Parts: sequence; C-alpha cells; structure tokens
Amino acid sequence: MQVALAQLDIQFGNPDENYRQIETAVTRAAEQAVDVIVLPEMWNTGYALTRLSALADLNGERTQKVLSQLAKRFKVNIVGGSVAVERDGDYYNEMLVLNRQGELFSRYDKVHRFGLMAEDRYITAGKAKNVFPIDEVPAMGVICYDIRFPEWLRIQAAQGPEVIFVSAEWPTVRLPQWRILLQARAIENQAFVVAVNRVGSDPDNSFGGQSLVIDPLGQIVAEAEDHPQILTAHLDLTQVTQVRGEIPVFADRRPELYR
Ligand SMILES: O=C(O)CCC(=O)C(=O)O
Repeated sequence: MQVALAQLDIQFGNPDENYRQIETAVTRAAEQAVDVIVLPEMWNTGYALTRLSALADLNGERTQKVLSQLAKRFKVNIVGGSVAVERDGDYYNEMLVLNRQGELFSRYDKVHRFGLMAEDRYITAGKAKNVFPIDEVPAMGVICYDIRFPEWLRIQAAQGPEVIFVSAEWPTVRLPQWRILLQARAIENQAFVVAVNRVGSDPDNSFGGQSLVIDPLGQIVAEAEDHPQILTAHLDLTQVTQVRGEIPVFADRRPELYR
C-alpha cells in the first residue's frame, strides 16, 4: 500500500482557502500514484471553535462533495482527516473516509475531546468505532487526542486492522510525546501507523509537523519535517502478518481480566 500524508498549514477560520489547498494537495499527492491520501485534523476551519456557527460544514456536505469528486477523479482512497461539522445544532470533529469510487465509507466523530484546546466546550463527542477496509485491507482511523487512549484503539484493533490512520493538530510543544505515543500504538497493536500532523500556527498554538509512518515493530518508515509537504511511504503489509505470527499478542490477550 502506497500512502501520501498531506502535511499542511491550515488557515485559521478560512474554509474557502482551506478547501482550495486541499484540492491542490490531493492533486499533487495523486500524481505520485498512491493508494491512499491522508489529511490532517480540522482542516476546514482550524481550531476556530468560537466561530463554528458560521464556519462549520453543515452535515459535512461540502466536504463530502469535494472529497468525493477528488477520489473519483484520481481513483484514490481518501482518509479525509477531520473537519468541523454541524449536525442538528451540535458541532463535531468528524473524519470522512472515501473509496476510489468516491463513495463515503465511514464517518467518525472524535471520541475524546481535548480540554486544553477547549473542545469540551464546543464539540460534541462521538461514540462509534471507525474500522473500514481500504482496498480490502482492514484499517481504522482516529483523531489526535484519541491516541492517548490505548484502550480505545485496542478495542478496534482487535477487529483486525493492519493500518491505523491518525489525523492531528498536535502542538509543537508536545511533539516528543506524539512520537512515543504513536510508536507505542504501532507496537502494541502490531499495525502500521500513518499519522498526519499540521504545520503553522493559530492564535494559541504552533504546530511542528513531524507526520510519521511507523511499522508494526515501532520503527519509523518515513518522517516529515516542520513545513508543508506531501510525505509518501510504502507499507509492506506482509510485515503485519509476520510480526503477528511471531508474537501472537491478540491471541494471548486475557480480556476477562481487563475489567
Ligand atoms: O494530546 C495532545 O497533547 C494533543 C491533542 C490535540 O492537540 C488534539 O486532540 O487536538
């Protein structure tokens, strides 16, 4: 599986500009003949949470339309990062996943709200899992702060995902933790981790990129720098079978004790 991670500088509170840059980024990534393009978190608005009533995408319709057209045009799967969405008067931090035919495969609302960036005041938490196939490869997706909750990833990873997609706006100041958390999630779940962060800054935080692709042993396969870029990597999925075969962590679990 060939993946492209679109590490972008999201324009704070400026959806029109952000939809434009997503089109450019997906077009550039697709030129590299990849199977999946992965986008960062909250890429339509950034963390302009106090202005969501004016800025959030109503029912995710604009995002779905734009990503569906791009997926169809380039015959590529898109893990659509996340966008601020309004549904029935509530606001969600939502990931949309589309297949090569432009069909919506999965919708996921971020489950764990990050209080340090005021999500608990403005965003409604999701409660549904996000496991989906990418060209028949089992995969899953989570959003940013969710990676601090190994139990949430585990309960989904136990269904067999070989690739864990992560979309984030992870501030520079905590990037050392970003790396370790992602490596741990890869090792414990014996899966590839494909994690996209943003760059640039908003009024409260700066974001240092370091998007990462990590193999099931926790080794870094590819790593972005601190500027906008399209990072590509090849995932050799036979590694997942090999690692799970050598140390059968999932078969050795004792879930009856974990309550
Ligand atoms: O957990 C962290 O340190 C960062 C989380 C975050 O920035 C987010 O969920 O948006």
